Amino acid sequence: MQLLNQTLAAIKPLDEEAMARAQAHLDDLTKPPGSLGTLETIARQLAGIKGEVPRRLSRKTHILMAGDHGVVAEGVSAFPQEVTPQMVLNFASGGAAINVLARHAGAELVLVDIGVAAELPDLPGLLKRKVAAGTANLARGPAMTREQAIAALEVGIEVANEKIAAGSELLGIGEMGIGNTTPSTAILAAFSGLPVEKITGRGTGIDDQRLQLKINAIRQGLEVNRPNPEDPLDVLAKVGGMEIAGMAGVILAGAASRVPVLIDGFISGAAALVATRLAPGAKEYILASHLSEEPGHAATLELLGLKPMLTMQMRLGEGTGAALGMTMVEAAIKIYHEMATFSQAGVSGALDS
Ligand SMILES: Cc1cc2ncn([C@H]3O[C@H](COP(=O)(O)O)[C@@H](O)[C@H]3O)c2cc1C
Ligand SMILES: O=C(O)c1cccnc1
Repeated sequence: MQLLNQTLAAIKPLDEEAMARAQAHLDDLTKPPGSLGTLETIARQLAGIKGEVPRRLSRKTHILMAGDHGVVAEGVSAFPQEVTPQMVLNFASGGAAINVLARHAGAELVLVDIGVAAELPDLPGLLKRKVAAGTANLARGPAMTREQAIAALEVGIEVANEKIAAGSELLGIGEMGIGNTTPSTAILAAFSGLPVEKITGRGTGIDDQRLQLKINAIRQGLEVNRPNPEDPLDVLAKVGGMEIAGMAGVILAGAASRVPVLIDGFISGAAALVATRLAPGAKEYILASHLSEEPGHAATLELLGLKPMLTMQMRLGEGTGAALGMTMVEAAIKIYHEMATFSQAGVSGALDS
C-alpha cells in the first residue's frame, strides 16, 4: 500500500508552458496549422510530459501481463484456460503477434506472470511475480481480496519502475488471460452504469449461447459483489483481474515518473479506468493507441476522455495496438524535429483574413 500511495502522490500535472512552446513550433512548420492532427497532439503531449519533445526515444518497453480468471467456469470464453500459459510460452519463443509488432516497433518485450493458473518454467524475458494462481469466479463472489488487488497494482508499479530506471522512455501495456474481457466489461459497467448487454462483446469469438452466459455472469457478478464505483480498489478487487491491476500499476508508475504509457484495447482500457479513478491526473500520461472492435471499448475511451490514434479493426489484445502506437509516437517526434519551418523553407504563411 505504501508504494501505491507514494506513486499516486507523485503524479503531477503536465507542463503547460512546454506545451504552448511545442504548439507554437508546430504552427510554424510548413503545413496549414493543425493539419497533422493526432501527430501534432502526440508531440504536444510529449512536450507536456517531458518538458520538451525528445529528439529520440532511447529505449521503449512493452510490458505484457498474464493472468487467469475463475469466471471461465461460467463458459464465457471461446478458448480453454490452458491457452493462457501456452501463449506465455509462445511469447517467450517469439512467435506471437505481439512479438512481431514489438520487434517492428523496436521495443523490448517484458513478460510478467502476475496470476497465471499454471506453474510456468523459467523462460527468457519472463518475470515471475504471481500474486495468486488465477482469480476466484467473480460471478459467485469477489475475484480477489483487496490485498491481492493492491499487491497486483504494486507488481505493475515495480516492474515499470525497474524498466524506467533502466532507461525506458516509452511504455506500452498489454495482456494475456483467457476470459479477461469478462472482468473488463464488469469494470466498465461498474464505473459507467451502462447496461451490460450493450457493452458485452464476443472477445475471442464466442457464439450467441456463450454471449448470453457471459452477460449473465457479468450481471450476476455485479449483483453478488455490489462493487462501489466511488472506491476503485473495491471495483478492481471484486470484479477485476490481476493482469488488469498490473497494467493499471504500470500506468500509475509511468505517470509518477513522467513517462508516457500507450494503452491497447478493451482490457488495457479497463486498467486505464481503474488507474484514472485512483489518480485522475494519470490520464494526461496515457496515449490511446487504437480503437478495438470490442463494443465496450469506444465507451471506455469516451469515459477516459481519450481519442485513439488508429482504427484497424483489431481485437486481439497482448498490446498489439500499443506496439503499433509506438511507431506513431516516433513519427510524431520526427515530424516535430525534422520538418522545416516557413522561414527556413522560404514558404509564405497564411493570408490575413
Ligand atoms: C490464441 C489466443 C491468443 C490471444 N492473445 C490475446 N488474446 C485475447 O483473448 C483473451 C480475451 O478474450 P476472452 O475474454 O473471450 O477469453 C485474452 O487473453 C486476450 O488477450 C488471445 C486469445 C487466444 C485464444
Ligand atoms: O480489445 C482487446 O484488446 C481485445 C478484444 C477481444 C479479445 N481480446 C482483446
